Amino acid sequence: MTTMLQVENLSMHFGGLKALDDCTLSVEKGSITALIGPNGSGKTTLFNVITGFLKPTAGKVRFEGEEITGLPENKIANLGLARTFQVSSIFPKLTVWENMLEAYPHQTGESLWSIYTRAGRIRSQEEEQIARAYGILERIGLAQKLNEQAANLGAPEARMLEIGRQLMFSPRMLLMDEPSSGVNPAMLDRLSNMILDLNKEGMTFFIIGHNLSFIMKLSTYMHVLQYGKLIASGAPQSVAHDKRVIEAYLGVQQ
Ligand SMILES: Nc1ncnc2c1ncn2[C@@H]1O[C@H](COP(=O)(O)OP(=O)(O)OP(=O)(O)O)[C@@H](O)[C@H]1O
Repeated sequence: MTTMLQVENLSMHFGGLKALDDCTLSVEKGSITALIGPNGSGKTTLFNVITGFLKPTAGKVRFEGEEITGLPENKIANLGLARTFQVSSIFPKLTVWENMLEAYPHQTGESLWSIYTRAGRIRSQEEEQIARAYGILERIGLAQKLNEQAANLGAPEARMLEIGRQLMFSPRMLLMDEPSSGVNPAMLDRLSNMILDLNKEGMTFFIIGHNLSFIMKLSTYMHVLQYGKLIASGAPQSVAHDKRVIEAYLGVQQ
């Protein structure tokens, strides 16, 4: 197995609060790895540090062997590490189609001249993006709603659009923060199947899951946080029987 994401001795303190406390864990290439833990255990904070939304107090993050600690979010996304949010980041006033194209990973710092001289190449890139956006909309079941304003979508459709926008980056790894929240049972099946299909096509997943039955079925490996510390890692079945994990979820003091 090859390690794709490596988190080394990561700590994130907010004043006196240790939201992450010396966490070391990894995500293997080709896996669907889950991140679980009681409320406030540091899951979203870990994603925020990995994806560059927060600079850690201490520790390192490596993606495909390269250190990415503290890099800007867009640079990390362009390296192939994308992320969906617990609260959707879609633009409610834009249409479904506009939301997809808005997610196109732009190159920054280019001069007008270099854009002008590469006009042909840019046009063909745009055509590629349009084809990709349409393919993704079919996959997430929104191809019939291209012109719908995102504000009019139901919660499950908005969740799918959020995921679709991140797929525009063609990530090799996708971090999903609670993808099943607000998703009805029919959409939950569609979501699971889509994750499994994308995984078969080579995409690695790191998923925060509150819905334990959903995440137990989907994941091939799990990490468990409590009070910012990693308390267990392993196959879903062994983690489910781990005494420390059961105690953490039942709120029993160790
Ligand atoms: N920007 C911040 N400033 C101060 N405290 C924060 C900040 N972000 C998170 N925290 C605190 O850090 C701790 C971990 O929060 P985090 O959101 O990472 O947990 P979580 O496991 O994702 O929780 P949930 O399951 O409820 O989403 C919490 O006590 C939270 O209040």
